Amino acid sequence: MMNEQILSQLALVLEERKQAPPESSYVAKLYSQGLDTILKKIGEEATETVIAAKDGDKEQIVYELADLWFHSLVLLAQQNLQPQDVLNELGRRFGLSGLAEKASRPS
Ligand SMILES: N=c1c2ncn([C@@H]3O[C@H](COP(=O)(O)OP(=O)(O)OP(=O)(O)O)[C@@H](O)[C@H]3O)c2ncn1[C@@H]1O[C@H](COP(=O)(O)O)[C@@H](O)[C@H]1O
Repeated sequence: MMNEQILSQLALVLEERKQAPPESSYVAKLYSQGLDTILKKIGEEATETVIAAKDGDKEQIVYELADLWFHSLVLLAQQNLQPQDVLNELGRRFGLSGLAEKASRPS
């Protein structure tokens, strides 16, 4: 799988899993368990990422961030959003100073 296509290809698989029976697939099982379970996984994977970084374990940081990104993609799909929506937002912010962007936010 080409790296630049992985988000969109994975999003297609996650969309297909909406039709799959829960016992046939990890993603289908997550959907059937619902939003709170997906959010709990995101919280767990974020915490595991923090621990890996505090431990200074680069390999583990990448592993845990992959889990975090994956479960974030499951959340996007569950909410009928696309990875492209997040990429578009990052694109919109590109080149805009974080300080200027923060100052322009509605209070
Ligand atoms: N990229 C992933 C991926 N990354 C992580 N995981 C799963 O996410 C879970 C991570 O949770 P944990 O580390 O807490 O492990 P766990 O204790 O087994 O999890 P729980 O049972 O406690 O929820 C594991 O079950 C991993 O297998 C993933 N499962 C699926 N994918 C992709 O999604 C596609 C569809 O997967 P299925 O729906 O299973 O076919 C796959 O082909 C992959 O491309």
